[in-house]
Amino acid sequence: MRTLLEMSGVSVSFDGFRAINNLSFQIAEPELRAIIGPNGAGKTTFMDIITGKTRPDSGRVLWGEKSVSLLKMSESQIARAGVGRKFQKPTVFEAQTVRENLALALKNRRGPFDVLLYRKTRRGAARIKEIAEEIGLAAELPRIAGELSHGQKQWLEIGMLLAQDPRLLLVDEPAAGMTPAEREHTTDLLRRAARTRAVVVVEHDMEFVRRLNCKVTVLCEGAVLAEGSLDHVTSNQDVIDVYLGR
Ligand SMILES: Nc1ncnc2c1ncn2[C@@H]1O[C@H](COP(=O)(O)OP(=O)(O)OP(=O)(O)O)[C@@H](O)[C@H]1O
Repeated sequence: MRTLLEMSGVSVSFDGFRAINNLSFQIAEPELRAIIGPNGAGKTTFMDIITGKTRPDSGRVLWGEKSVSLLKMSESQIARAGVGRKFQKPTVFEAQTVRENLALALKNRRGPFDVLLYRKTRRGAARIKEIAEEIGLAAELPRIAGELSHGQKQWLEIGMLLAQDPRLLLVDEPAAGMTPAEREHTTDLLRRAARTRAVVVVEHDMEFVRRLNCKVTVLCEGAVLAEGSLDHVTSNQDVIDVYLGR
């Protein structure tokens, strides 16, 4: 495992309020990491910094084996370098079928690519089937995406991101609004996806985080409060105090 992303000494203020405070963070490739923390801890801002949406006031964000600075890159350059982001609300093309959604995602794949190659060749069809199997939607390929359940739409969107072959996948609260069975499927899916890439999951649901069975980073007031296994961080007195609001 080698480091894929390294953030050090990153700070950002909004109108004088320090949302991220001298934050340092590293993730390897492959790795699955959960990020937890109370409301306003800076989780969204942390992801915004990685994707280039928010520019920090100070600090470094280095990427890949050549340690290039993400801070010098635009949002689209960062996406092309291999950072994919799944927002909370699914944004699939509702009027298109599951297959068409995945084909569109392959079409927008990062890197030099012939669109028609993927749509029309056996290789393209095989890749769509492979992703559909990975996300558990192989039987739903001909269905209109708008008819899928909330959980299935979330998986489809994850599949669309996987089609773009990200090296780092950022996932924001995937368990929200899901049934227990859907949550279980989602943990399996994320764990599988993290076998070959870095996956960061921001999640409030502790049972979900427990099932991810990975290293956990606790953010609080824009900095890392604790890091380690879920049992390790939840037995940390500072973490207990923060969660109980003391
Ligand atoms: N664009 C902005 N302008 C002003 N303040 C902001 C902005 N973005 C975030 N903040 C503030 O920075 C702090 C961190 O916000 P952030 O959304 O990153 O936290 P979070 O951990 O994602 O919270 P939640 O769990 O509630 O989503 C909050 O106090 C928030 O109000």
